[in-house]
Amino acid sequence: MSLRISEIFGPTIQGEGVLIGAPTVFVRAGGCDYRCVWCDSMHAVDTAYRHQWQKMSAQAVWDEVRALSGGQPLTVSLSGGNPAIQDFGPLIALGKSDGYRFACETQGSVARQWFAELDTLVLSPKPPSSGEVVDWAAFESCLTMAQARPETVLKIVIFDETDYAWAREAAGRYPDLPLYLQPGNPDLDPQQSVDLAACTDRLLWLVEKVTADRWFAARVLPQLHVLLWGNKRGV
Ligand SMILES: C[S@@+](CC[C@H](N)C(=O)[O-])C[C@H]1O[C@@H](n2cnc3c(N)ncnc32)[C@H](O)[C@@H]1O
Ligand SMILES: Nc1nc2[nH]cc(C(=O)O)c2c(=O)[nH]1
Ligand code: SF4
Ligand SMILES: [Mg+2]
Repeated sequence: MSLRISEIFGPTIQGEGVLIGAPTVFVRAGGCDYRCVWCDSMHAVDTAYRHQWQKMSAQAVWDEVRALSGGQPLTVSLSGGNPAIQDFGPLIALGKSDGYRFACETQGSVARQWFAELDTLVLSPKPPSSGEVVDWAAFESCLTMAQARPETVLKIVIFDETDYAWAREAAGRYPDLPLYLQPGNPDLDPQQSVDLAACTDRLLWLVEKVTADRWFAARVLPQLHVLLWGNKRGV
């Protein structure tokens, strides 16, 4: 069984959420069951880019991760696209036998048995601005699959007031999950440098909302990689 891989890169630092700042190697899966209008990784979603994706065996992916990390165990970040539409179980098994850890980012639309083998599961349900509608039954199946095994966290992207209200509602259903909020980035052109002042303004807007509402369960974070490298690919 081969994997559809858009890119493998690193080591870099995890730029988002619970593992922010941690050195990591990314394995970006090709293909997604969603089409979020503001997706920053369309090259791993839109089938127009499928000629850039590679069919690779789990062993071939693992060899590349090992080479990039110099054989020194770290946390591997599975992202995409939606990694949950493929079988990453064999890759995780290979990595764990070498002492590596695994985190996975997914929207929570497809549950997989291999979620239970992860160290960190980041569930990122999509707010209204994405144009997608969350299937909460599927989302709950992801939680069931993970059970108590991996550290499971919520990460919600917020673009506007409607998203914010939606996030409060959504997070309210899962009071036991650690909660990370990140402002949405509307500047997606990888050739264009990011407007750092605008990034800061969006972050400040969100911080002010959260503190004014005394929403103390939330942790508000920027996308650190966007601050450092903009929308450059492979970092
Ligand atoms: C590219 S997605 C891939 C994994 C999975 N499909 C998902 O959405 O969780 C990785 C993370 O980037 C976030 N993201 C995507 N586009 C973004 C944008 N324009 N601004 C802020 N976060 C974004 C997603 O919400 C998700 O948390
Ligand atoms: N450094 C870095 N951190 C990230 N966190 C989530 C990313 C993603 O695109 O899934 C990402 C990414 O592409 N780069
Ligand atoms: S679910 Fe994730 S990868 Fe898929 S389109 Fe949305 S943000 Fe992009
Ligand atoms: Mg990204």
